[in-house]
Amino acid sequence: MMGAVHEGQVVRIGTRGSALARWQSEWVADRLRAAHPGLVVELVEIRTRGDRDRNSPLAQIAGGTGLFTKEIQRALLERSVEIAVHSLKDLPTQGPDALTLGAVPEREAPGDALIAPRHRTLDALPAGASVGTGSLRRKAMLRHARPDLVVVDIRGNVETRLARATTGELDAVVLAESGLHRLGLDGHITDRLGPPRFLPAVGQGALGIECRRDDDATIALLSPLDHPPTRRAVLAERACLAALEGGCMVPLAAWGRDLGHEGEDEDRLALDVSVFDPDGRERLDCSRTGPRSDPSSLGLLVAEALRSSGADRLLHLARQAPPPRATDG
Ligand SMILES: NCc1[nH]cc(CCC(=O)O)c1CC(=O)O
Repeated sequence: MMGAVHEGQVVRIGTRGSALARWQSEWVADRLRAAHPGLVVELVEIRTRGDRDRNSPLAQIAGGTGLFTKEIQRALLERSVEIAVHSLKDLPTQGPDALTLGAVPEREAPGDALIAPRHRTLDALPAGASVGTGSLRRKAMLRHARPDLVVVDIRGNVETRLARATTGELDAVVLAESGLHRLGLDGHITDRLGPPRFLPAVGQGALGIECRRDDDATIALLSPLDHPPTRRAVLAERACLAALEGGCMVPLAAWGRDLGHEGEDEDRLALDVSVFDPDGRERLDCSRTGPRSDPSSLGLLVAEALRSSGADRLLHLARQAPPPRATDG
């Protein structure tokens, strides 16, 4: 039973100020209003260190992970907002105990997109072509597929990174398809680097909506926004990442999906994970399925299998490599 909302009841969403973050928070606000007529949903903008410091390498500020999420989590804990909307990809696997994922809405296109105005596809890029990305995973993946390309480190919000390709300054950039889609910029996409050939980042394409664990009223408000097949898939991905002590600093790619939801196998969940060395010379892959009732165990199973085939060594190399630059939504 859903708790009744009284007319004029207010709930506040803490959001970052980037166009993507605001779009995502507005989307959640609209869904909440639709699910609960009479509910007043307010957006509260919060500036994070990732927004303020646009030039330092990611690892040098805020200890790396959680750059874009910590201050919004603090606002939740301080009770200045009730809800935080994150790109799940940016949300560290280890968070404050007092917070919980109140809802994981249905995921959109999980993959990466290539924007290459002149050459169009990855395969058509000539040797020596410049491709911009700020992510270790994308860099390793590109190097692995095309060692003859020049990968250029870029950062900034989606619009800034997109411009590096549309102005012709770089031959191409790689961005998340979901972020481009949300901003109405998917017309720039010239090639899709999605599964099964290329795996996304853990949680890519999904939102993670946080609230306080003891806030039963907000948990009840969020429950209609939850999409259990997406939640199961991303929980498996995140369990694997956590078990490999990953964070956003390592070249790890994952793709979880609920096979029942895709009409294949009633009660199974599938998880594919790849780990690269920072230069993309080596790559380890693992694919397993498990019961949909236990996403975490599937994540752990895949992590253990990767460990026994040498993932630790690759991840160790990545941690010693020069830090990537933060890229934000
Ligand atoms: N770290 C930046 C970030 N965080 C989430 C998205 C895209 C949206 C998503 O993954 O759901 C992006 C931009 C990008 O990677 O191109």
